[in-house]
Amino acid sequence: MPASDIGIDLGTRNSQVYSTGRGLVLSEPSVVVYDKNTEKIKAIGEEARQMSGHLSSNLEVIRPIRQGVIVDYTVMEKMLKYFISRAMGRHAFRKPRISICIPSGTTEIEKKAVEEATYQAGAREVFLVEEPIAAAIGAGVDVTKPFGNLIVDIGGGTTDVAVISMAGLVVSASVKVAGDNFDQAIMSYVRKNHSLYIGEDAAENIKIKIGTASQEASPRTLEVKGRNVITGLPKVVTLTSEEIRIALKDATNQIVETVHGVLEKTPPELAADIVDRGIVLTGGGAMLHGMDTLIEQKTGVSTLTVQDAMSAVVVGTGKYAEVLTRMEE
Ligand SMILES: Nc1ncnc2c1ncn2[C@@H]1O[C@H](COP(=O)(O)OP(=O)(O)OP(=O)(O)O)[C@@H](O)[C@H]1O
Repeated sequence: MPASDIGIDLGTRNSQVYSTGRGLVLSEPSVVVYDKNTEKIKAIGEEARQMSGHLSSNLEVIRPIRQGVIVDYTVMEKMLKYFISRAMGRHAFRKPRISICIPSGTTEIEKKAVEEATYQAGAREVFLVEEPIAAAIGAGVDVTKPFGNLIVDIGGGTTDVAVISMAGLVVSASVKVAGDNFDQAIMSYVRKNHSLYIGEDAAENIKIKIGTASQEASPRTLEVKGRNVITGLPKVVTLTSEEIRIALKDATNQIVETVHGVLEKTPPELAADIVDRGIVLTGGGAMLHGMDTLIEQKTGVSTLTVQDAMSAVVVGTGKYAEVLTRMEE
């Protein structure tokens, strides 16, 4: 029985594991709870997220990846090994080939270390995959062909924009603006304009329910509860999707400018392919309503957010080894 290939997406917000034999086998927050007294990790992933709201003083919440950069390598390594062992489980008849999609800001030394940790966790072969290539494969693009494809992956902490042809990056750029910045922008907008203090979860909820990047014909509304910044008392306000569009404007414009910058540097033959094939959006942040419309309006190139945008990177990472083998044949 052939071993399945395993793909891992180590994300700022979420980490996911995909097996070519079994599909998406793990999707958990990239969070760890650390016990300062015993100097040991207490919980990882979903269990850690659930604990994080109610911790005693000896426990600390660690997010080892921030804005696409590994900030705590030791904890990241433990989290990675835990996710791999969970994903392989009892099904590990034969050591798998493991592909890992690493954050865009990873240094060469960190790449080597991630590779080493993956071998230690039981991989037969390890491939490090660049995020836009994984996103393109996951979006169903045949990256092995000599055509230009423009991929915009909007995650939690970073947006990666790249023109891909023959499984390589031709032009690329990364900006530290993505889904989590949208939440921050909403928090500061409601504080400034409604004197309302809300938490990150509430901001994310507003973004998902009525957030938009482009103007809507009939704006939606949402009642939001929080604390009055001035009096400290509970307060309720009704927000409109148009307000949220304005709140997100700086962040969404930075993403559009990054796409513009990449298009400007794209060789003309590949630019012509992109006009024909359109721009492809992936990543959880790309699920913001109207993001594809905004990019389409500002670039003049048809743009589409793929279905299952949030799992495109991990699915593409899982299929990477097979695509590479096919290319080499
Ligand atoms: N329906 C939705 N509408 C808007 N945003 C959403 C929606 N669902 C999830 N998101 C956002 O997607 C982001 C997480 O996306 P994703 O899991 O792709 O990021 P990540 O891989 O952890 O991050 P990165 O690629 O930056 O390392 C979060 O900011 C989350 O709020």
